[in-house]
Amino acid sequence: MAAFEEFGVLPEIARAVEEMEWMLPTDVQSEAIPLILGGGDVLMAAETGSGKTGAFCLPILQIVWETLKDMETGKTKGSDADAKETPSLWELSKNDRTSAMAISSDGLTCQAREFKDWHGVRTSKGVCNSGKYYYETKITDEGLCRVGWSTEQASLDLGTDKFGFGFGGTGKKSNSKQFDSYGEAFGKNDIIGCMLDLDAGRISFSKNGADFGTAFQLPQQIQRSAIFPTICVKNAEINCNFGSRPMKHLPKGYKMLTEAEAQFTKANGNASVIKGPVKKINNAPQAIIIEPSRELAEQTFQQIQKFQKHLEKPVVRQLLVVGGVNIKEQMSVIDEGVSSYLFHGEGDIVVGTPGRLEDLISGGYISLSQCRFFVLDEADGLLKQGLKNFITNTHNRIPKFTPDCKRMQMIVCSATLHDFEVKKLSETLMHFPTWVDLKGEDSVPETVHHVVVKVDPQEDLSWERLTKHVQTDGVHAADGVGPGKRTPETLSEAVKMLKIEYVVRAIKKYNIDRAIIFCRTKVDCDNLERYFIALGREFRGFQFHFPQVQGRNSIPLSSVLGKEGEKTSMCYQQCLSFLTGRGSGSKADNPFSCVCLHGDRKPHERKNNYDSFKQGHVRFLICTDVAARGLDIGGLPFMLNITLPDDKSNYVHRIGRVGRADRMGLAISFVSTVPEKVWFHGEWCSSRGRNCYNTNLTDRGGCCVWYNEPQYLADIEEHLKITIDQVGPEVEIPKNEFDGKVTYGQKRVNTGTNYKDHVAQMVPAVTELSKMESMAQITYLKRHFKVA
Ligand SMILES: Nc1ncnc2c1ncn2[C@@H]1O[C@H](COP(=O)(O)OP(=O)(O)OP(=O)(O)O)[C@@H](O)[C@H]1O
Repeated sequence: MAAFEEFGVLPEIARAVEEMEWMLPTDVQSEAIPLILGGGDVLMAAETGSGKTGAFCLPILQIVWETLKDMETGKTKGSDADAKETPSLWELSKNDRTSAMAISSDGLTCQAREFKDWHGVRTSKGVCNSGKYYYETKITDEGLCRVGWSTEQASLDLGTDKFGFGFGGTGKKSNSKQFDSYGEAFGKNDIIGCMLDLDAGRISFSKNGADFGTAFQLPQQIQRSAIFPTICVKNAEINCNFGSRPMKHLPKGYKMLTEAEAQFTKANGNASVIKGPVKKINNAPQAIIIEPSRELAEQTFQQIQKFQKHLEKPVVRQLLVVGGVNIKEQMSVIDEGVSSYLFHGEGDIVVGTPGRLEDLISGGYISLSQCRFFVLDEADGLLKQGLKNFITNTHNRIPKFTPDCKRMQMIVCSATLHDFEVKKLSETLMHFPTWVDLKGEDSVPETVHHVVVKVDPQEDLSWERLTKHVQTDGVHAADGVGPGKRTPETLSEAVKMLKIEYVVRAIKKYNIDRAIIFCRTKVDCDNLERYFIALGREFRGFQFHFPQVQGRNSIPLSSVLGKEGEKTSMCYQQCLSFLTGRGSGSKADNPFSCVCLHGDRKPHERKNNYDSFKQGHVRFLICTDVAARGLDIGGLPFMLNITLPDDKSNYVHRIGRVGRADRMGLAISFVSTVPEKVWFHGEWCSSRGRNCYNTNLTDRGGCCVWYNEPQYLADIEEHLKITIDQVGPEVEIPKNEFDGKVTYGQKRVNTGTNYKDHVAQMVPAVTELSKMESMAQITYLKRHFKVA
């Protein structure tokens, strides 16, 4: 049996996983997969590269496939069909309820976790014509609630129209939106009795056995209708007893509802919306997975495709919904119900980015009526993008129970989930979620070696002698900065030049031939890309002309080649090969080959650039934080941070692009010792940075701020509760347990998720356990059977 099967994964999926050389589930997978298969809501907090994508995609694919299979064979029954099979049951209806009202499987407990709105539910049967009936409710939670009776026409916000009669926790009775004092207030642990006397046309309530007398005299017209127990709550939970358990305070002369004779009961018409087997709706996916970037959405989409390789019919259709792809094409796919057209047809599993998803949902092209998985990957990142309303609205639109009575499951994950906003969101939207939290706090994987290089333009004055350097962001264009000066603006400009010098130095020193480089802004990315292209051209013997570099227009070869002593370096050898006419500018022969990835690049360019880096055609991917989260570039050895991210959790994500799946990685951050004045285009900037030259500070109506990097570094260290190793301008990485013993980009010897290794590692412990077991048995036998 494949290791994944032991965690409940279908053999067909486990086989696909094994073919991907996943021999054992990672820790987060072994905890989360059974929980999701078991029907729970899960919050998954685990380090970067620990396999969270598989942890949610595997069980979701499995359940979706099983559900589709049941639908095909007609096994999936709607809730009314179930109710009809058990007509004797008195329970809260799973159909006649509002979206956020959750009902327990026995139909006796209801709960809604919304703070703002009331959510209600009626029973699946009611009483009519004659008799005196009673049911009890126990308030099991803090929060607001109203209990009582209503007809089928009544709003589930009990007591707000003429068909509903409620008694609320604040000690008010309500009907037709009229709230009058009645009885007394009640709350957690109180038992509220609800009496309906159809013979006298009267409703009354009791608290812990004390009868408050008539609350409502029913109008004739209501008295002739069937009347149903009805509950409505706001962030509260209530347990009901219709008579399946002994009553605590059954009043004299009243019957428990379970004793109502068949001729005086009536099925709830609202609960019979779905009859017979549940049918598949073409544009109603079973799962919605929201990703923060198009690249990550595509990656998750591709991973699910691999997992379903051996799944036979029914085909689980996936839909990738990202911006930049022609929306008309995407809509026609969803409408037509064609499979194996673009992206395998309309989706049973939809993976997408928020903007396009919202367009398709609100346009009615995607229906949420059969959705049973709502997944927020990189949830804290989504919230930081300001998507709280989109998330809450989408969640509210999904029925909390599927037509076949399965509870909608919500899964939330990230390497940095310990965030107040995430906790708040989970409390509001999730149903008793389980935390799969391996470390209890945000942390960096052991496979990531990360250091900081301090860049100090007051100590290192080499910037004054640089004749050629990277084009900087132009913030100081009017500040009169230059060699010999020590103004904050000059030092700021100096540090921007020095950082790039240090980056080139690090690349040469460690023969870095594959790295992701993070810049703070799109302008910084473009400038670095241009500089690297220039360096590459110099290697090939071209002179490159910068368009606007303060009158300087070429880069001397020596600034890239280094000194005599470095002639044996890879860069030098490669440079020679260019100069002798070999080489085409690809990764193999251009030590600075690079591509750029940021929000201003066109979707197809983003895709091509990312693919060409992933496939190893170029050495460097220069990007903004758009690529910080989730991207999985197999065996990436190095990551360079030109500037620390504004958001401290993105440090964890950026450096987490290396050291994934048990491979080692080195992350180097270049941190300025002096304040850097940088662009900061907020909502106030009409062009959001495009052709903006307003270099005033933000508090003076401009688009610049002074960036205090030492403070950002301190914040990151405090957040992670660590001190990050610091190195000097020579970028001499300290020799620690990693250095010399590992190769960045490779697995450490004798570690990793290797099944054979794992068995070998377990042998001594299992042998020891077996010995102890044998001793325990012998001791037991000796004691009880007097054996020799
Ligand atoms: N059980 C496994 N055995 C071996 N490799 C695995 C296993 N599970 C996942 N991987 C590999 O580990 C790498 C990281 O996985 P994944 O992208 O899911 O990480 P993550 O936890 O989502 O990271 P991040 O927080 O950066 O998004 C991938 O290359 C994946 O193929």
